[in-house]
Amino acid sequence: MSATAYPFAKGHGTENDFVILPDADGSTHASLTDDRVRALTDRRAGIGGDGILRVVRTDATDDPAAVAARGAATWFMDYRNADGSVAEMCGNGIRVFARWLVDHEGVAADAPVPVATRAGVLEVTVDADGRISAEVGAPALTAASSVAVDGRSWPTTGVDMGNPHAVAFVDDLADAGDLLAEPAYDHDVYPRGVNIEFVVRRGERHVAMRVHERGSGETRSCGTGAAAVMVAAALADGAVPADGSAPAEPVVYRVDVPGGELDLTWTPAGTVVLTGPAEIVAEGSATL
Ligand SMILES: N[C@@H](CCC[C@H](N)C(=O)O)C(=O)O
Repeated sequence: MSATAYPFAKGHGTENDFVILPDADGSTHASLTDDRVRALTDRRAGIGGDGILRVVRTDATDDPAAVAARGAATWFMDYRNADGSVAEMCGNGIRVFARWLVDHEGVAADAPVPVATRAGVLEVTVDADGRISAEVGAPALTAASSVAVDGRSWPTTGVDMGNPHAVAFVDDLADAGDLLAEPAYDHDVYPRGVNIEFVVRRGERHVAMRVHERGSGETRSCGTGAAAVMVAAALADGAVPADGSAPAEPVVYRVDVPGGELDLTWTPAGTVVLTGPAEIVAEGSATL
């Protein structure tokens, strides 16, 4: 562990919370070990968070996703789950990341901000009402499967949003139990692990969900998870083409999460846009 102090911030989007590590020139966290990620995200001995957002310029890291994005994006979101694992994308994280860029890195808020991620370059926009909208990419339907909790199982819709999701419709969100343990899933279908969403209907184009995130456990919100849920619900409702291709007109759903509410729009361009609040709540220095 390092004894040299380095800056950090804390932020969240609908209570999906992150430790932000500013590292513009890539010199402070060039080797961000799993141990340091776990120490920083620890809710008792550390700062606490569902994940880490390392803020680094694309020309200051040799991560292949950042290298590929040079020329298209200045900033790379180096995302880590709380257990230290690397994830392709984080929908709430990229919105908090953009909040940080606009508030602290001099990035203009009057135009979409391209952000490099391991799922490609995605645009983030600060809306007039202060919420932040992020492209979370085009969904890809994956194999149908099932998940189980405490001996009960449910069929799942597989949706890849850059990262893998399995969406289960349940009668009651309490059916998922305490979600302290990872639900059982088919490891042959999801060899890289999977984020698992449990969904109930609340009204027309309105659903509510809980999520067990790969690498973080149950969280209060998951932006890519909300997108996957919206895709599964829109397909089940016949609101979009059955093959999962883009709708002719924008299709909008509200997705309630334990930490708030998110709006999801599946656009005719094929991408899903995630809209909600994103805040920076603390800044300081750490030695973890
Ligand atoms: N909370 C995030 C997703 C973070 C990554 C996920 N746990 C994974 O491993 O794929 C979101 O808001 O999308």
